[in-house]
Amino acid sequence: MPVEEFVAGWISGALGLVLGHPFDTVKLLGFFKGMSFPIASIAVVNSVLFGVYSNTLLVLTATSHQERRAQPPSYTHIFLAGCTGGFLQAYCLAPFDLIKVRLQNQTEPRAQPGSPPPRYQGPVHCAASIFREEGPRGLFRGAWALTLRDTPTVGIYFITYEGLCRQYTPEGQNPSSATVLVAGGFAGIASWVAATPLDVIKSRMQMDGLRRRVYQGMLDCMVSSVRQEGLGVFFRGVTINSARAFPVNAVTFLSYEYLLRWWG
Ligand SMILES: C[N+](C)(C)CCCC[C@H](N)C(=O)O
Repeated sequence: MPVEEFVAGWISGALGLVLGHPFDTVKLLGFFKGMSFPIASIAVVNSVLFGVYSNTLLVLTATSHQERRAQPPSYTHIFLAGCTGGFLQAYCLAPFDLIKVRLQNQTEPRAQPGSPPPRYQGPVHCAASIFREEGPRGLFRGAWALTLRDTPTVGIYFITYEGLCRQYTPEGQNPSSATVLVAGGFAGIASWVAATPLDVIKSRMQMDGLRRRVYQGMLDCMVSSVRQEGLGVFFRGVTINSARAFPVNAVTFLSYEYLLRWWG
């Protein structure tokens, strides 16, 4: 199984994330909180995303990454490979994402001397506390919503990226860096716009269970959110998600493409 894609996904995900982190935290108030943990986790997750995508395409079309410029895969294959990558990455992402959401929502001002310590003191402590208080399955709270969010939207991600690259690249050539940046940026926006409704639900499910359980499940969470806040609730954070998605995914795709070209 070709592994370059996993390694390139690893590095490019980490680079993209550095750019996106401030945006990611703005929506949850608490700039630059906990940067090292997301870097480590996104590297793993992005490596699964790109590695599984590329290897699924290899299975479906019998072409390697290098051969795909000359023999471009069909959009159906791209979509299916993207969905497969999205499904598996969501599973790896679930516990990391849960910890990120819990830590970012911990917005109490810095502890004064003598005041009780924050509930979660850091990512490892947070993971251990969830494990203790909510059981091992607690670490996967919200995982279904996350999987539903990512399976189709990663398909959209790769379709948008490939479609835009093909549009602006003469046949058989590699896309230019400008094309890769723009196509990557718009791929990020398109997939995040589509992902936002389930992103809202996913985050609510992840925060649920912290104190008293509010929702019976994903559907209940959707219905009561819409009842209380109207349909607009599904677009909470869509602007900040898109503003973050452009630079993050422009850099992710640029570094991914260049690492693979550089390795031959
Ligand atoms: C599918 N969805 C849009 C949720 C994410 C696509 C992954 C892209 C990148 N890791 C990022 O964080 O933007």
